[in-house]
Amino acid sequence: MSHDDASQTSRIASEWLTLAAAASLPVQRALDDIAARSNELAADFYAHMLDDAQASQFLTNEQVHSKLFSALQAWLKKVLTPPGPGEMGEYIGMQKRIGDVHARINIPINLVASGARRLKSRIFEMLCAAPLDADTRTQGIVYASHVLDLALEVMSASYAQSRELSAKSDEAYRLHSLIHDIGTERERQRAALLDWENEFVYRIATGTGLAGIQSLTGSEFGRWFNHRGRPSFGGCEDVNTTTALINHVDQLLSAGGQQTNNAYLSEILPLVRDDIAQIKFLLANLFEQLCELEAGRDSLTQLLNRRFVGTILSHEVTLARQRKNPFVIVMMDIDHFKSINDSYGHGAGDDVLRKVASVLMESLRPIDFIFRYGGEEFLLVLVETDARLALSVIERLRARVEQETIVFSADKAISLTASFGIALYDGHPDYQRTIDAADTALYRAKTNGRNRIEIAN
Ligand SMILES: Nc1nc2c(ncn2[C@@H]2O[C@H](COP(=O)(O)OP(=O)(O)OP(=O)(O)O)[C@@H](O)[C@H]2O)c(=O)[nH]1
Repeated sequence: MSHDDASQTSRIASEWLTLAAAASLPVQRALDDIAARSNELAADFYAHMLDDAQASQFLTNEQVHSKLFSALQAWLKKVLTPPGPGEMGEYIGMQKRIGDVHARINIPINLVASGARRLKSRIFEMLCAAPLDADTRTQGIVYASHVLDLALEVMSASYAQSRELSAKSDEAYRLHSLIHDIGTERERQRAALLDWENEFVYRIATGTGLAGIQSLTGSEFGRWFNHRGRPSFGGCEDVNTTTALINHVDQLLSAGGQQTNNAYLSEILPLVRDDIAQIKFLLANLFEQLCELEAGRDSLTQLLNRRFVGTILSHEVTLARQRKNPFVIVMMDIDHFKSINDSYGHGAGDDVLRKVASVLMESLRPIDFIFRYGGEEFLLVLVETDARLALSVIERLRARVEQETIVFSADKAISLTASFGIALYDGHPDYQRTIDAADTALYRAKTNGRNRIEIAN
């Protein structure tokens, strides 16, 4: 969490607690009565949102209805009940999680605001109709209005953050093609930066001075960095620092541009060299990250990188919902992998991972997706596949892994098994639910003895 996020969260938490502390007993009772009618509020919310063509796309699914209906009631109960000081973390956490879910399912933020407005106006009506004195009613309305706004503020911040992250990932996926050959480009830019540095040092060493020297921004490297590097590397911290360092070098140069004064030049020489050394270091990091992104592949196994799970699954969810084509998520984990590392060394462990990756690539269809999800964990997306087909494909895969023996030398061979959890996409727009279901099934496969497949309920 960034410093800004943390301070925003603590501001909201303290506002919320101040409101809660000021809520009198009669106000709390009035809010309890409303919370007890959360069922009615949720029903009204649905009726209202289903009337909206844009909103109804997100709500018509049966899964959404049954899950969201109860989740909405639980949420209303929570926000209408004033929190105690120790509960604020849980209150805020709930709003953040909801914001993340909204981001994953790509629900437009205006729909969330519209739903909240509807809930608010129904709560106000209920409070107006309740047998309350004027003061309690007013305070109740003020309390409900403020807490709903606070909850929405936390949700929106999380939403924006999650959307920004996934947009960056999508963008990186698209833009890494801007640099066609990462290895060659890395060498070329390293050399261009070095050329500029050599020219700078040469001028100082020979007493030529800096008049007429190309600024670092205007140099071959600087121009490449601005036009190609920045969009390809994405808007990360390392890019901002590199930009600041380039500007700093140019400021030092322009201050001393006309000087042949040795004292000034020898003063800036170590500063510029220091900046350039930092730029080289950052550039190496940025290229390293780009290499990992290359074709979105994990460098050890050449499987898809985990960071693109969201990009791919959002797309598959849309396809599955449009065409009513199911897909299946499988979580696979190599059994007792730690003992392979411990007994034969990390290098042998890496060989096993590469072997398993090639078995996966041979066993699944080219349209399926295979991600390296964790150290020895893989996430498979079997597209246009129902539970029955998935079970037979994965049973074949399980048997194939079991037959694999990895021979290192005459007296060193490893036999392998893996465990699997299968979950059929259930139509809910949040793909994370299906990943979690497959993960739970995998956990069951592990506790039930390993080298087996479990299907999510
Ligand atoms: N060689 C190698 N090992 C890795 C890599 N990534 C993670 N690991 C190791 O994988 C091991 C995973 O161990 P555990 O999570 O205990 O799982 P396990 O031994 O497979 O046991 P179960 O999953 O319960 O059957 C850890 O020791 C990690 O250090 C990698 O890239 N290469």
